[in-house]
Amino acid sequence: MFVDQVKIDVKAGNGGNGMVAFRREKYVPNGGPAGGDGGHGADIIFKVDSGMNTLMDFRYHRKFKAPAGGNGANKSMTGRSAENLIVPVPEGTTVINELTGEVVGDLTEPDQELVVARGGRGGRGNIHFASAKNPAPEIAENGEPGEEVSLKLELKVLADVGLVGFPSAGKSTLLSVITSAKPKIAGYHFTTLVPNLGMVRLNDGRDFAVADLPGLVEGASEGVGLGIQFLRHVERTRVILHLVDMSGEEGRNPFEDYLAINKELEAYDESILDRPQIIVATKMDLPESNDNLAEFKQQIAEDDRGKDFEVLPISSVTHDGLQELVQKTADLLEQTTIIPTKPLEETAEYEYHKTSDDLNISFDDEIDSWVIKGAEIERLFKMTDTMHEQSMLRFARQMRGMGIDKALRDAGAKDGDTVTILDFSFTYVD
Ligand SMILES: Nc1nc2c(ncn2[C@@H]2O[C@H](COP(=O)(O)OP(=O)(O)OP(=O)(O)O)[C@@H](O)[C@H]2O)c(=O)[nH]1
Ligand SMILES: [Mg+2]
Repeated sequence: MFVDQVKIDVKAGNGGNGMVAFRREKYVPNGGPAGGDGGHGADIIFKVDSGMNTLMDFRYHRKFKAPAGGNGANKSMTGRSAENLIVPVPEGTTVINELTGEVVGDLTEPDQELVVARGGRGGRGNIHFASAKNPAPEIAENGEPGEEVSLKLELKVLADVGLVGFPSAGKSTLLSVITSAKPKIAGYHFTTLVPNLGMVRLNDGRDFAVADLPGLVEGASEGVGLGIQFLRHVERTRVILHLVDMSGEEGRNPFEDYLAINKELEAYDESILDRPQIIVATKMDLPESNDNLAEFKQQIAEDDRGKDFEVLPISSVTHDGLQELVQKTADLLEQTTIIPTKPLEETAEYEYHKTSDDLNISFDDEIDSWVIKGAEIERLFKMTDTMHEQSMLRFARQMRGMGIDKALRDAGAKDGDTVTILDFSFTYVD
């Protein structure tokens, strides 16, 4: 389960100011007070929109400001009340006050509404301040300011489609060109350390959520490389896009890569290979790719499982084949009813080491979803040649950033202990 999370600021509309005015009537030298009240400032209201599946839209729009009420006018006219600002959110959104951590509300029903910031009351005009002593008051109230609050929105998202493949096969690049996600992309292995999520929207209105997963290597199902915790995400996706680099760079052989990855998926859970899979032949813009693809297609035609899978060539650079890929993926999703039924509990293993100074970065205490079972089990991140030290270091940092270290310390983990962490979920924090 991914927790899509975003922080936003909302500011409801200020109330309009009350007016100081007096009646001006013919032949009446000093009329009584006639300043009207200010109008009500707009509320900010979240409303469930069943067409939304993620909080992606909020990544590009983080500040919401509602209009102020109109000021009061003369002739006792009340200012116009501002129209409330309705902000659509996906079903299942939890709204949390960023400052206090208090849950403001859960939006779980279609069309459900939640006022997240109240507009200010309009100020009273001078007609309200007239008294026997002061029949012509020169005072009026200003409108109340609208509520202003920082909110954290959280949404649990299941990915429909998982991108799997060898490191550097082009998974993150593909995600970046078919969705608005901006994952890190680089020419070294294990660039992606935790899954990235993106939404694909088709012109025909269909959409699906794609998880870009860290690269898999031989032994992944036993914890090599970034370990098996990411395979758990594959387990929950309905369709697998298996990316195979056709460029032959670094002396790689596409068919061998393909077999190695499937072997890991199978070793992890046999039933995963029964799941619909599209083989995505990547980097078709590179010179050797065409020849390699021809050979790959011959090899796969003779492979027991592979022969049933479609091979779609793409280039994320020229965008060739992308349209067809997303269409076919959406079609396949429509035909696929498998809903992964593994228990929700996830586990991950993490070898605890006392934080060395050079890696000591601040802990993110906000994340409290780690449950420590206790020190047990053998070691977990086996280093491989493909995972160079820098990647390991970055991964360690990332884990720290998630607050695991602190949680482990609090649970009494000792240097060198390996622990199992339950309730493993990825939280996106900007
Ligand atoms: N020429 C070409 N290069 C590509 C294409 N797609 C990806 N690349 C390059 O391949 C390298 C690896 O791309 P990524 O998208 O980071 O690969 P990844 O599969 O996410 O890798 P990991 O996160 O390490 O598992 C980068 O240098 C990309 O620019 C493509 O279609 N054509
Ligand atoms: Mg990547």
